[in-house]
Amino acid sequence: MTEPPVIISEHQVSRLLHYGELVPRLEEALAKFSRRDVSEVIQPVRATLPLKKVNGYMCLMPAYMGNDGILSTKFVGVYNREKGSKLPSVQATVVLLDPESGSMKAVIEGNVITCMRTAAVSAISAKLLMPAQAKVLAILGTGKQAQSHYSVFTEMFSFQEVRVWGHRKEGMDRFRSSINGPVTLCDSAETAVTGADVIVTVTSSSEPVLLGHWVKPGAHVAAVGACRPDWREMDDVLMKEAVVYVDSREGAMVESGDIILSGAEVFAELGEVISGGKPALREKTTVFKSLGLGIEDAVSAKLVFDQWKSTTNHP
Ligand SMILES: NC(=O)C1=CN([C@@H]2O[C@H](COP(=O)(O)OP(=O)(O)OC[C@H]3O[C@@H](n4cnc5c(N)ncnc54)[C@H](O)[C@@H]3O)[C@@H](O)[C@H]2O)C=CC1
Ligand SMILES: O=C(O)C1=NCCCC1
Repeated sequence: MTEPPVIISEHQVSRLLHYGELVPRLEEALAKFSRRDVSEVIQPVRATLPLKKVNGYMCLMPAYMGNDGILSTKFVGVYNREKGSKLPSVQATVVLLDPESGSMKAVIEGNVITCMRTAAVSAISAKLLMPAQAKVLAILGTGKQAQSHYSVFTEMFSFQEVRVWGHRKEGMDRFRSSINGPVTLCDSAETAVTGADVIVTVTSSSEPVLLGHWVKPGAHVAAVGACRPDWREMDDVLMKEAVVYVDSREGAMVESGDIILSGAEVFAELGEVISGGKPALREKTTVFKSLGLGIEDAVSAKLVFDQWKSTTNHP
């Protein structure tokens, strides 16, 4: 008999998921994805539904990892909230299924998974592509992703300074009180990124917030926002000068305004670098354009579910 499905809350996910276990699982999954072996991973480009009446869009992100026994789908809504709204702009749920029977194993609140797996993948990109002895990290944006990126980047690396810029002062103040550690708040994006070795862009902007002529040659940019084909976070100068890495080539060609509109060439997927098929050109200016993959949610959800099973008493 199959076990009844469980519901795992945000609070439980925060308790169960740790970067130390998540990062190696994501590295493995990205490498498998880039091999395009359908006996290992099936993950189409996600379906996106415009939610015009409520000023947002909903993505459906299925993934099947046959050899790992993982079948899942994330539903994630992205909303352009009114100023002052207390609701998060990204709302996600991950459903984990039993691949054998198709029955539901768990429904997992997905906001923490989304924040942690996205930040962890950016940190993997930095591990591979940032210059040696990187000292200064700059984060553009002050929301949920800014917080998770601050956490994993300060956990995995030893930056001498972390700078943050947000387009609203309240956002910067909220950010400062939400994190556990030092930060330099900057008055402009240009001040934040000038001389920085690693730059993370995590804004909801649809126009460039990061200009190429501000970026130090050899710096690494992890670009996380602008996940629509007509949205940008970076200008053409940066996109044309940098060596561009992506999570998925197919996804990038359908969803990334920074790549589609600049005409920039994609050099490699992160998974190809992880498996050694493509080089990590650390000495060059590099951009990792992140869009988010269903496999990242799939391995995160499996990790959460396995931890939940091992820490909870079952009847
Ligand atoms: N690549 C991926 O896997 C993922 C990407 N995202 C994207 O990352 C971005 C950040 O997501 P969250 O932190 O959850 O959102 P959030 O709403 O918590 O934070 C958004 C930040 O962008 C700032 N912002 C909004 N409009 C701006 C503008 N015109 N110029 C400059 N800053 C502006 C806000 O002040 C805030 O600091 C969004 O674009 C979201 O869609 C989110 C999840 C996964
Ligand atoms: O992968 C995700 O999750 C998301 N990607 C882009 C938009 C927000 C959610």
